[in-house]
This record gives sequence, C-alpha cells and structure tokens, in this order.
Amino acid sequence: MELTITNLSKTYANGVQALKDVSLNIPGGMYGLLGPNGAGKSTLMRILATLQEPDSGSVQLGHLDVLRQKDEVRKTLGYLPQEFGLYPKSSAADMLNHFAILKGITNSTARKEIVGSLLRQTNLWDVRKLQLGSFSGGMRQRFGVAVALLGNPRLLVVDEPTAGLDPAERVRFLNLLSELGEYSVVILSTHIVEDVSELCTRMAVINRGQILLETEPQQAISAMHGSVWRNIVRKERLPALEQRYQVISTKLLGGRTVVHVYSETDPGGGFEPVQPDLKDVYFSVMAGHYQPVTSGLKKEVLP
Ligand SMILES: Nc1ncnc2c1ncn2[C@@H]1O[C@H](COP(=O)(O)OP(=O)(O)OP(=O)(O)O)[C@@H](O)[C@H]1O
Repeated sequence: MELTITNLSKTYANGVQALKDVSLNIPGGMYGLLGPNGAGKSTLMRILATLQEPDSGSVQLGHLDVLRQKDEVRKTLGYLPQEFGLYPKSSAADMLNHFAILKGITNSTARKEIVGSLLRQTNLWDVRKLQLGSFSGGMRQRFGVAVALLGNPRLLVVDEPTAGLDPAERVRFLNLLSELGEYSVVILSTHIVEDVSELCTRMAVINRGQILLETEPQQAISAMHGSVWRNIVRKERLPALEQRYQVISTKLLGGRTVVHVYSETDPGGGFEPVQPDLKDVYFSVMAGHYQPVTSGLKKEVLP
C-alpha cells in the first residue's frame, strides 16, 4: 500500500494559498509531516481524509483515486482530527460501539469483539465504563485512535495528536501509534520534532504550503554531520552572531544562550562541532540554509 500525492494545490477564498504544488510518495509505515502552525498540514490532512477538495492535483491510495472514489476510500480510512467532539455523558464502550455501527459493523458478536479489542489496544479497557467527559487529554486522544482504527484502515491520518498532552501521556500515545505503522500508511502531522524523530521512518517538512524536504530522518541527520557548530554566549552577542553566521537555532540554558550555526568549515569564534539531531535539520531547512530537494538532504547553501 502506498499513497501518492501529485501536484496538490489549494487556495482559500480569502486568498491564502495553503498548499502549493505538493507532491509526496508515502510508503507503508509511519510518515511524519512536520511544519509550524499555518504551514498547511491540516489542509493536506483534510484533503487526504476526503473532507476537503483541492483546487488541482491528484491523490492515489493503492488503486483508489482518493479525490474521486471518496466512498471507497472512507471504508478504508481512519482519521483523527485535531479537535473532535464526544458525548461527555457516554461511556467509552458505548460510544465506540455506536461508532462501530456507523462504520457498518452490523454483526453484534463481531462488533463486541472488535470494540473490546480496540479498547484493550488503546489501554482503555479498565476505564471503558467511565463517562468520556471525565477523560484526560491523553485518554481522549487514545479513544480517538480507537475510533479511527474501526474497520482496520489501510490509511490512518492523524492530525497533531500530541499537542496538549503531558509527557507521560505523550509517550503512551506515541507507543500506541508506533504499533500501528507496520501494515498500513500512517500519516502523522505535527509541529513537534521529537514526535517525528521518535516514530517515523520517513518524513517531510512543510512550510507555507510547500514541501521543503522529503527524507528519512536518519539520512537527513547524517547529511549534516560536520556542519553544525555550537557556542554558549551572552544574549547581547546574538545580533552580531546572526549577522556573521548562519544561525540554526538559539536556546536559553541557565541564563546563557546556546547557539547552533550551520557551516561546512570551522567557523572559528569559539564554536565547537556538535552531533546534529533532527532539530538541527528542521531549523536549518526552515531558516533556508538548504535548498529544497526531493530526497535526502543535499549540502547546498543558498546564496
Ligand atoms: N477555512 C479556511 N479559510 C481561510 N483560510 C484558511 C482556512 N483554513 C486554513 N486557512 C489558512 O491556510 C493556512 C494553512 O492552514 P492549515 O490549518 O492547513 O495549517 P496547519 O499547518 O495545520 O496549521 P495549524 O497547526 O495551526 O492547524 C493558514 O494560513 C490558515 O490560516
């Protein structure tokens, strides 16, 4: 199973171009779509989930044309939107049973089995009789996954699921997702770099509706070896450093500022080489130190 997105564009009525000629090949497994707020992630996710029309382009899931065969796609689609409403007075088990009926699982014995197994898989079995209104953020998200998994989707679209989860809930949630990636296409949109580095075998960086990078996280990190340098400075020095160097990121650490810069040769000035991580990759791409490439990270500095 593979998802092929070709030349997708979308401009809203207010003139905002949310997607500009987006093309991606998404194989089975866990795929990360990483970008800041407003990058166009939700627009792309809603189009993949057959809830929105692009202006142009095509999307193919295996042999299905996602934009034309919507009913067929919906049978094999799971979608966890950024926000969803639940009946607060319903129990988790009742609500999931209700969604299973909507999904067309009419045989009651089969449905009971499926609902039970999903509640166990999402670690909600013990709280299945509690009202959804009493659920924590993490429990809600896991319930959302249980709903999205009804009917064994071949395509699972998950939009910013970890925003608002505490660290323990986030880890539990990511572990749950990582178990799903093997047999279907799972697309995870997020603005959190760690979500991608911990989970995804492939990823794309999107900003202002454009794909800036499409790669394997490990490959992108390797390609930056030797090009990331670190210094710890006083805040007042930052403007001067930004003039002189290609600054990737700055981070406060105990009142001082840790600066990462991009340079293919020793930049001097007290900078030391560091092992790059996916944050260095992401912020370098966002800062425009790299040219967009379709696969892998080419070491090309923009003029
Ligand atoms: N219905 C709409 N009408 C007009 N503009 C919209 C609409 N939906 C989104 N936009 C704009 O399109 C751009 C992309 O939005 P989108 O929600 O796809 O981004 P995102 O990456 O998901 O961001 P976020 O994480 O904030 O949801 C933004 O500039 C947004 O303001």
